[in-house]
Amino acid sequence: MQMTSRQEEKVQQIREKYNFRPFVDAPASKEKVDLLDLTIIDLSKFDEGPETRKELATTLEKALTEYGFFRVVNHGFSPEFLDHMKSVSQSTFETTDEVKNKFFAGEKKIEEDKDLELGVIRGTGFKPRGYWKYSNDTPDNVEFYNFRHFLHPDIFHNRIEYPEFVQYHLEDVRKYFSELHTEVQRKVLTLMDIILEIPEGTLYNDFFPAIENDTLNSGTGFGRFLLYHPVDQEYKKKTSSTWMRGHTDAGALTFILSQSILSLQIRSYADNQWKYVSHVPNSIIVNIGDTFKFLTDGYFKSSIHRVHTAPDDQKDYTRNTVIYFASPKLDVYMDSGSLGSPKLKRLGYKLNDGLERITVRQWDEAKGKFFNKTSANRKTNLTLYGRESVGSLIGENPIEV
Ligand SMILES: O=C(O)CCC(=O)C(=O)O
Ligand SMILES: [Fe+2]
Repeated sequence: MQMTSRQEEKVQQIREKYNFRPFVDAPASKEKVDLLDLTIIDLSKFDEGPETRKELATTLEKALTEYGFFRVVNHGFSPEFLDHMKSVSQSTFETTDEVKNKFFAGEKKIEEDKDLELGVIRGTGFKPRGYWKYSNDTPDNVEFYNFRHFLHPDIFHNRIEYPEFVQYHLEDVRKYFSELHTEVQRKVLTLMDIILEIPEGTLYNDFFPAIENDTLNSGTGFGRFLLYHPVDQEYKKKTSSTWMRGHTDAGALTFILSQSILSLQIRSYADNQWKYVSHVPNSIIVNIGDTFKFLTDGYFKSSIHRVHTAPDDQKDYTRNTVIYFASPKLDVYMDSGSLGSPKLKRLGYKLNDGLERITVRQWDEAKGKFFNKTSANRKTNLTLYGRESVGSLIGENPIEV
């Protein structure tokens, strides 16, 4: 939609008011650490034909079954647009505590959300800095803002109230998250179809379709802008340098904009060691969450990850990123029985005997109840419907910080 010059002028005014500026990446750290170079999936090859897709799928399969983490490049977003999104994310937080409290993510906003346990983790709005308490009663230093319903323009634009700066950038936000869902994710899911030996398009069309303004029959999920504030020595000591605690994601697939601060770590299944993820400018890191692990009955891994505070040579920078947490339709049963994959059958992956089948909605509600309300550190893994899950663990085995 073309803006009139009057609208453009208004956007300029709003940008000045919220200190809209180019996003500046921290220069690379010189710290010597063990870096994990994630498998790179070049999505520009996706349309080259079935043979090339098969090759991509073979590369992806290894990443999905070892770490559940990989990286996509040539995903279709220009570097300029990604920089713009980081600037939009940055200025979203340039507002008062009063506004952040007014648009608190813990409130239920609209009819479509009223039966869901959303809380600050998934509800539309802000999770304020310090909402969680880490070890030694230390307030956290990450704030975020969540978006929902970008696949449904009428709900997204007309039925949800937003802070002023966000309101003026909604169309960019909608474009980013909805294209991630319909373009980038669709390609990734198609490669997974190939891995699972089911017809190309099955996962996207049957589990994650985007049907405008029909929330129940569409894939679900939420987007998030994150801002991690610089921390001091005392904070690091008290929290064992934790910016975000170790956890697995509850959803199916998570898309994280790669950023330059040495901080995201994955706990390796091979040796239980935490490994730093490297940075590739303009790439998007993708990881598997609980839902896809369950859908494949454990063939795809959902790795525990956390965010370590910045190394000394990057300690004065804020850390910004943009994440999309994608989930299937709420009524999908989360086990391999839903997929009908000959591959999983052959390899012997199936729902554990004695476990009842559960839907995305059931899991979402059960996990949401635990992780949204409390800010206390959890000492043990959590078992819901007989399924083990990890969230918000700190300083305790098996998650050492
Ligand atoms: O900030 C990041 O890079 C990852 C954050 C994360 O794991 C999450 O929000 O679930
Ligand atoms: Fe995560």
